Amino acid sequence: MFSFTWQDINVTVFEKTKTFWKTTTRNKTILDNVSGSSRSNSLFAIMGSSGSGKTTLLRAISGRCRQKTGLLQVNDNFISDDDIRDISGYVPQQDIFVEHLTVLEHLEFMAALQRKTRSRKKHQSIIKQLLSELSLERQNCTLIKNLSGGEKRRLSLASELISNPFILFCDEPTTGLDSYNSVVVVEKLQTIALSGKIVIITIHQPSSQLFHYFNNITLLAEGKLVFQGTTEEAKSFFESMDLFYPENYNPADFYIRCLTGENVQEMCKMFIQWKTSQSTIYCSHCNHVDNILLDKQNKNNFFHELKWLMWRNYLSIKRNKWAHLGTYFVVLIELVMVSFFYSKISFTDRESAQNIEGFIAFIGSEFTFTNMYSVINVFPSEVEVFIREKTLYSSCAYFISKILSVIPLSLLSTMLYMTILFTIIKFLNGFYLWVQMTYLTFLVSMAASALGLAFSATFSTVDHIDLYLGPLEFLLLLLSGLMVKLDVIPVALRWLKYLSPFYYAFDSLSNLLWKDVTNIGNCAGNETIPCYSNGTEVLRNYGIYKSFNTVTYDILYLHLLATALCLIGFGGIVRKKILYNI
Ligand SMILES: Nc1ncnc2c1ncn2[C@@H]1O[C@H](COP(=O)(O)OP(=O)(O)OP(=O)(O)O)[C@@H](O)[C@H]1O
Repeated sequence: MFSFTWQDINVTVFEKTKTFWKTTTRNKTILDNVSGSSRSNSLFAIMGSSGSGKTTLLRAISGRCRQKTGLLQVNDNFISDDDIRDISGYVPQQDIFVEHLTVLEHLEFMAALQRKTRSRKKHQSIIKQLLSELSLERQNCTLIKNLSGGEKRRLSLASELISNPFILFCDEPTTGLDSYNSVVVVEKLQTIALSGKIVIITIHQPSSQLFHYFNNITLLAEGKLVFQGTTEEAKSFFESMDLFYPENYNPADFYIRCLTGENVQEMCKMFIQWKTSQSTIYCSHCNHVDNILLDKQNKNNFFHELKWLMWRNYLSIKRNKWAHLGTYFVVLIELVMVSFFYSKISFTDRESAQNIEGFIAFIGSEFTFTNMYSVINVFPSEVEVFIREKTLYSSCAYFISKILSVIPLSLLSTMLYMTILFTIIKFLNGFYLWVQMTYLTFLVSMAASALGLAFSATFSTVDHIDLYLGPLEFLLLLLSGLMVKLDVIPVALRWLKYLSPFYYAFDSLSNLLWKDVTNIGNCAGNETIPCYSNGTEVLRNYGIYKSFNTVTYDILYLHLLATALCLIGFGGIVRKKILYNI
């Protein structure tokens, strides 16, 4: 036996009203001194009309509401929000999943990160039992995106039950379910409660049939506590105010109807008087409680989390492959077509110098744009899942899993693109040059991906990312040395080029291709074409000749740039976690 008590829970939010010239802030009280308690083996329902504060109370007492004040207690011990999160499960009102997984895969992922045991066999037997108890066996191989609303609801419940928590909080577990499935779910919740747990749910308007499953109810109106006690006590409390529900009437409907109107304040006062006259309710210490030790959920190690997150990313990419490969495929076709324009160019032809620079500019910008834009939706598309699962794995494991998922596709596509270019274009030949160019363009791709990921992790929507990334990418392109010679930029701003993946692409590829060209051919003849006798002169003309170590420095700076951008992205993820620590 154990008890869970919440005392004087207040939730106040600041609401901002913005006019053109003024921002006014006002406090809005959502919960006003709500207290209550529950004991193991009980199914506890928080009821009230829409907007009465049920979800807010559930989030506050489950340690998921930053704005909460008040105390939480398990048995005689006060506990923090972190502690209550560690010993409980929370099923939110919305069903949030990575939708490209099957039911079984999703539950395997949850079991791997929530169960103490690492035995896959044990996980499978727990999953099998849960699927059968929640009537989901036939859907075990169905993709989550294809499940019905009710099936998703039951899957949300199964996801939390896997960890076998001491206390289970469920926000509107029967929403979207038909009457049969509502009974299935509530019966399951009752069974869990009777196995020595506390189950606390919010429910809007339970049918009479469901109402009789609840041992304890809390009635809220306008954020205030109007009643807490057993269903029999509720009847006697309302009757003490001459409020009798008609025969064959749903008690829940009756109570909620009574809670609307001006009589809420009055009822709250009546409840305080009534509860002092009752000795058996509203007391967490009246009956004996075992001094049990509530084990906290297992904290996984980083590599275990990373492995499972990578597994899920892999499945998600595999199932959604055309959306992921689409951009790369379009670029592939484009590269094949464009390569033919450059196929006849050679280093020994002075007319080709400009064309070769044009080719380098094309490659540099194509690789940068493709990789930058292919990742911008990575975090916005999953932000809700990340927030929902924020206690399941660390932000670091999550962020690194996303970076590692980008690398193989980026590397493979770079190798493929380079092979195509080397096959079609005459001036590109030799395996060593292929390796060098592949490595450089891969590094440029990774720096561009890191820039995309930094934006993706910092902003919440793709619209916001487009709004800020668009102007920045033009600035970075301007600093590449392609559009304007970098020596004409004010000295104080020249360092900005080191932030541009375009600059590294142009600088390193130009240096790589031209540095060993010693003889471009004879200058006699056409006077309109600039005369270069060797590669160094070409590089000088473009203002990018520095030394023979240029490529090595570019490689070093590209690593630093990619690392710095990843750190910014990681900061964005941590900020989201703090911001949504609700
Ligand atoms: N962050 C917030 N800022 C302003 N008002 C808020 C905020 N969060 C909740 N509210 C308000 O607090 C009240 C209670 O919200 P809550 O979601 O707890 O209601 P509820 O009883 O669960 O409603 P429902 O049954 O419709 O889900 C609502 O009026 C809601 O608009």
